Amino acid sequence: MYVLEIDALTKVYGRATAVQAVSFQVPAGSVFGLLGPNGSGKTTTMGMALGVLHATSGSVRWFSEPLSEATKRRIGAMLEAPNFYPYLSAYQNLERVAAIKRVAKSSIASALAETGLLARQHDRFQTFSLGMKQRLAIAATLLGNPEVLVLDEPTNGLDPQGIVEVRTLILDLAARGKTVIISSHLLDEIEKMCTHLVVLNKGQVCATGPVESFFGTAGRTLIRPRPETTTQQLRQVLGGLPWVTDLQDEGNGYTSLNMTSGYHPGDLNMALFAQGIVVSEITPVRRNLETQFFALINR
Ligand SMILES: Nc1ncnc2c1ncn2[C@@H]1O[C@H](COP(=O)(O)OP(=O)(O)OP(=O)(O)O)[C@@H](O)[C@H]1O
Repeated sequence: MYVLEIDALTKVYGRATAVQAVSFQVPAGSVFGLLGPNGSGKTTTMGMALGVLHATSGSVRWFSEPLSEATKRRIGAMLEAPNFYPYLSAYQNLERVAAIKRVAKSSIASALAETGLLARQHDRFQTFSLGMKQRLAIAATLLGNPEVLVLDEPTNGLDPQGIVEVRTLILDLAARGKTVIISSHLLDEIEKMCTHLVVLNKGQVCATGPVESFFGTAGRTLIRPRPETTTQQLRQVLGGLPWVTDLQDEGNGYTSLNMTSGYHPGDLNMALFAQGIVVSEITPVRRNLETQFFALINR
């Protein structure tokens, strides 16, 4: 099931096309990342998805329906840092947000609990660390208990400690069943948090899918047979598999190789077993997302 389906979404500003025929789907329960360099169209895409920006063309469906007041209540969004009052407490600030969003005050306590701020709820906002301030911003999106959170650059501008706090919080929220959609130009953050992603560049989709699909067969695979098989025997069998290329002896009984797209470690295991070779280790060597990202956007 998809919580969000974006189809051929386009935004034209005068002569400039900010977003061009962007399509992707966000699976329910995923932590979905919109990844792209500055100006690639992440904020514009999110704005159109949330109905705060008018799309030039294309369609947006939330929970298999067009965006409506009813679907909006199921989404909590933070497109820019909220303006909290420094002299008011966390609780008082959320009271104001709850009034604007017209949600019951009763959801404030759970939003504070979910973001780990209950113990500090009566302290002034100005006494909070950067990470706590951002957690309060996320608490504001949780008011009304939405199923989906949309967070634009949630770790931007935070110190390392704040980044860890926010990342942990997002993973916690996902573990508790929320679908979280985040945008970021920080590859490392996307890699650490997301289960799925779309890579945008110059307003267009470069690639989309589960995070593993960005590494999977794109990286090399490391293989070590049981000691009774010699490296030579292994190479001979692997050499006969047309979808295995670029064999390299890595020493200590390890051989590395590439597999043609569509093949997985399980295929390798079966093919070797069929030839009487038992493998004690097959490890996909994940290509770092950064390498993959630059390969994609430079393509
Ligand atoms: N109101 C506007 N008028 C004209 N051009 C715009 C407007 N808003 C955005 N753009 C252009 O659209 C493109 C996409 O911008 P957008 O803010 O969506 O990118 P982004 O990926 O979110 O970048 P950032 O990480 O810097 O926020 C950019 O080239 C930007 O200059």
